[in-house]
Amino acid sequence: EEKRYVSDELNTWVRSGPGDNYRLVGTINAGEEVALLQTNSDTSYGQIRDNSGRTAWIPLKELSNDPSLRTRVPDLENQVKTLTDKLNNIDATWNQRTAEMQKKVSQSDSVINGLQQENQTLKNQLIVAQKKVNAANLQLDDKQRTIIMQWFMYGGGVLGVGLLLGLILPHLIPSRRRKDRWMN
Ligand SMILES: Cc1cc(=O)oc2cc(OS(=O)(=O)O)ccc12
Repeated sequence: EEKRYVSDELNTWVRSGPGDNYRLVGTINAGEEVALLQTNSDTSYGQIRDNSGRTAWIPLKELSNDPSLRTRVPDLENQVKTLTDKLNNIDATWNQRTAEMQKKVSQSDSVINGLQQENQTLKNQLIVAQKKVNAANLQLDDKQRTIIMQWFMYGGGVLGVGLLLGLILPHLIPSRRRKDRWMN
């Protein structure tokens, strides 16, 4: 056998007055929009007006505050379609942005690696340069000490020669004038 489904195209009878005893004047389709004009609380009937402007009475339990699923489903289907489109769009955008970000990150990574290597190289060069400066300073100190020593010895030599000339030579070369002065 084949499967079939009971149609949800249901109809409701409408009557000429607010009660089960008033005559049936027609049928109205499930889901159709009507205006509720007044209600009879004794019989729980409501007076309605359809889109053609005709008025009749219907049991209040046949009326719903919400549109029927038959009219809501197309709206819901449209919403699902719109949301699906948006979601696909967002997904594509997301994938694109993620790819861009990954690309940028990898680019930054290589830049960072380059900078780190350069930094290490510069540090090594700095260490070498500092050692060279220290060695040069030490050599300079040594040279200065040597120069000072040389001047000191030179000065000592000058002093010695001066002493020789001043103290010893007068004794080796006697002068009469000096003796004359001594006697005076
Ligand atoms: C289907 C339907 C809906 C409604 O709200 O009022 C009616 C009133 C009718 O009687 S008439 O006004 O005498 O034609 C017949 C049919 C309807």
